[in-house]
Amino acid sequence: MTQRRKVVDVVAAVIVQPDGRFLLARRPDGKPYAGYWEFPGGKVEAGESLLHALARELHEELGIEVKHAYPWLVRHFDYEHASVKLHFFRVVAWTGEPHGKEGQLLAWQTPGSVDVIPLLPANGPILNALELPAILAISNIAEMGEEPFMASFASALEKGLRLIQLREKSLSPLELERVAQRFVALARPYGAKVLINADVRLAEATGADGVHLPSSALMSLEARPQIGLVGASCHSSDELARAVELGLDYVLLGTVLPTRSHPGGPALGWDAFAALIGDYPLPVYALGGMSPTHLETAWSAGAHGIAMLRGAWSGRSGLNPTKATG
Ligand SMILES: Nc1nc2c([nH]c(=O)n2[C@@H]2O[C@H](COP(=O)(O)OP(=O)(O)OP(=O)(O)O)[C@@H](O)[C@H]2O)c(=O)[nH]1
Repeated sequence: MTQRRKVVDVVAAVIVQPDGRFLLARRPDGKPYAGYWEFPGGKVEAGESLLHALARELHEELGIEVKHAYPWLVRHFDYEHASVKLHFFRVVAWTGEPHGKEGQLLAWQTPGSVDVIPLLPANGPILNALELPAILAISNIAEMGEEPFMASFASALEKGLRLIQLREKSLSPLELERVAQRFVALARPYGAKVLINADVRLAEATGADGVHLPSSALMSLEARPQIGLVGASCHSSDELARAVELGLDYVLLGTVLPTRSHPGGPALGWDAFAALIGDYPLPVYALGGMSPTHLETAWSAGAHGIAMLRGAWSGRSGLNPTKATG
């Protein structure tokens, strides 16, 4: 009989600058995986809260005081020396200038172009998640009409939008292909990513960056589609678990708030949303009734960001450039 190993709780800090750069530290000599780069942090002590452990570790290791941190991803990993449960936080405000108080080297890194090696094995998916923007917009040609929509899309790209899902259920396959090509051509110069709803073949044919799976496809697929980015819509813990099994890159979870299309429909609310993703390893976008003003609340509930349909295109709210890419 195999014995279950004790799981060690660890807090890890993704200390992020407003421009998206984040801090990595090199593990000092004498520790397992010495010389590997990691997010600053360490083991939670007995009886200590996660936030307290985070503040203590960053004070001890870097000489900074945490002012504002959001809970983010939670990931289990089995090392030969320990089985760890890593609680990642995004630290967005602190006082003091981080410096290696234990002699460890530090390096500010840019999402998508990390230039230090080797990295702790558990952290690969975390670095991928950091490349995802905080805002995912969903197309709305159905209500706006193609040209007004494309004008809004162009303006949102100017303001910082970097991730969009093409989801137009009423277009014919031919129209959809033409529109998908327009999306990719418009997004490319900004380095923005285009996801195609459900249709892997269409995503490949148009050079889009990935697919977004409806929950029905999520539950019936045997394996992750072989294409860049893959995410899925989830409404329950079973669906969230399936997205992890398939090794997806992100999920949308909703409906969080009542929406215009389902005003009296069932909505999770923020507490149930936070409870569902409390121990979740993938980046989660809150969906349903979202506008940019909800970003802060979503982050506090453990989300990576928000996904918006109408909210992304209403001229008045607009997309905040600093937050859209953050
Ligand atoms: N700090 C940190 N630990 C990580 C990360 N990723 C990851 O797998 N870990 C693992 O989590 C555990 C953290 O332990 P640690 O040795 O840093 O803890 P600590 O600072 O309390 O040190 P100690 O051993 O002196 O008590 C290690 O097994 C480490 O490999 C990460 O990004 N940051």
